[in-house]
Amino acid sequence: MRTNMPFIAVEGPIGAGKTTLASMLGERLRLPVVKEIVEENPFIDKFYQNMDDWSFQLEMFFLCNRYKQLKETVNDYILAGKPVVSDYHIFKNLIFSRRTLSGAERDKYEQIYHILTDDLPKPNIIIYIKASLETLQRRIAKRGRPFEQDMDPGYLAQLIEDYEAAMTSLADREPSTIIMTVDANRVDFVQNKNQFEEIVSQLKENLS
Ligand SMILES: Nc1ncnc2c1ncn2[C@@H]1O[C@H](COP(=O)(O)OP(=O)(O)O)[C@@H](O)[C@H]1O
Ligand SMILES: Nc1nc2c(ncn2[C@H]2C[C@H](O)[C@@H](COP(=O)(O)O)O2)c(=O)[nH]1
Repeated sequence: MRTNMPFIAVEGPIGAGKTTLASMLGERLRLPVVKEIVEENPFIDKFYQNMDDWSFQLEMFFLCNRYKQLKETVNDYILAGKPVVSDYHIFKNLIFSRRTLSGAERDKYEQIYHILTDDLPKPNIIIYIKASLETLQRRIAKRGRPFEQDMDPGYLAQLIEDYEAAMTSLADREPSTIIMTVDANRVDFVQNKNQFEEIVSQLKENLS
């Protein structure tokens, strides 16, 4: 289903600043913000301790929660004619699961993903925050979630590459989706007000 109602998703690898930027944009543009709830996820702690044993449960949990939240977002905002900003795009399920699942489990997961999400409207503007491994590690440390503190740098580095590839592929597949890229190593939307306002102006241009 396609929609013209602005549905903005902020995306990027772990710790890039998605929730921070989505919240700032919501406040600045007076838009409702949909945020993913992470701390209540019962599998995330176990997943970081043993990915082989817990990936399927974790990915399914993320998928079911995001599906429910996407349906609510579509009903409450998009179909009601209200623009909205979200701190994720549901396609991140495929980015992570292609890294954490394999074989028959991955095939089943992808089938369920498509059954649940193919007929739902998706974000039509994506703000993609890219950042180096060092920047992500610094921000993950600053945020201080205990279960993320021993994260394998190889996993994070791989996700950076996976995000790059996923964005390129999405741009090819969905040319009507606007992708705004913010390089977090050059743009500091928290400390530098002018740089934040540049993102706001660019977004407003894309909204008009
Ligand atoms: N531009 C920035 N400069 C410094 N710290 C930042 C910046 N953006 C985000 N942070 C901090 O980095 C951490 C991760 O940000 P967060 O928005 O939670 O990332 P994400 O939602 O992408 O995982 C938080 O502690 C946040 O305050
Ligand atoms: N394996 C997966 N992990 C995921 C997924 N979505 C988020 N996450 C992890 C990454 C972080 O530790 C935490 C919160 O993500 P942020 O990017 O908001 O910091 O949850 C997923 O789909 N699969």
